[in-house]
Amino acid sequence: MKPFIVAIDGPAASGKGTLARRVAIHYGMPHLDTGLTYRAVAKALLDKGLPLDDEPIAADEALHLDLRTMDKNILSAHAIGEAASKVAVMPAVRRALVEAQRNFARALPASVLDGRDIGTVVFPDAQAKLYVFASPEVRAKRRYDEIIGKGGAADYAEILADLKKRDERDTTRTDSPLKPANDAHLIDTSEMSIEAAFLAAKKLIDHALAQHQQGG
Ligand SMILES: Nc1ncnc2c1ncn2[C@@H]1O[C@H](COP(=O)(O)OP(=O)(O)OP(=O)(O)O)[C@@H](O)[C@H]1O
Ligand SMILES: Nc1ccn([C@@H]2O[C@H](COP(=O)(O)O)[C@@H](O)[C@H]2O)c(=O)n1
Repeated sequence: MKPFIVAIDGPAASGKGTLARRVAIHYGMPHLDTGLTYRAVAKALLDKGLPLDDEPIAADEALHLDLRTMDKNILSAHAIGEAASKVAVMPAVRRALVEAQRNFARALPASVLDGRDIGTVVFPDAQAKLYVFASPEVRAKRRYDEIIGKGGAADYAEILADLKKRDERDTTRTDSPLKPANDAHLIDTSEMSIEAAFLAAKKLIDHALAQHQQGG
């Protein structure tokens, strides 16, 4: 039987990672946060003092990435997210990381992947596709609260400006721009609790799983 894939895409701080983790726990499916793969490549380049825009050098890092070594706590730094979106515009980097992401999911009966291009490029035939979004202001406030909640320092206006810049880079790049797949279910979380977003996703995934189990 083909692997069952839940593809969750959306812009930065829309809540897709939170939703993906909740879905993964509920269904007992392994989860891959594909943003971490781009972040890991960016961090490796930064650590080595290498440029972020040299495609062969960045692709070499991507080809040697071991998904098991990615540490979310280290990679979640704001500056690494910015660097990741620069690295993510290069097709050779994307090719290497998409291959690693596909290998992760193909080795499993079912999994949840979240990112920017899962439903459009990585698994265009995923059985359940969700596109999670919220207004930039809501997303910036959530990120601000998250940083403050962890005891860090944050500037709301700066976060909002960076988020808009990242949206622009992610939606306008030539290779695999961020956009909902034509057959994705849209979930606007601007005024939705985490639990309500999960319940909306669960309804869609339950339906897709039932069809999958009937061989459809
Ligand atoms: N529906 C929601 N209502 C309120 N807060 C939410 C909701 N969903 C997520 N959050 C909070 O918003 C913040 C951003 O969520 P999350 O990290 O899941 O976003 P993301 O889309 O995965 O971001 P990134 O692309 O940067 O990894 C987190 O602090 C999370 O707890
Ligand atoms: N499938 C993906 C996932 C991520 N990116 C790029 O990485 C940046 C960081 O992602 P986060 O989800 O961890 O915030 C993001 O801004 C994208 O540029 C991607 O291209 N494709």
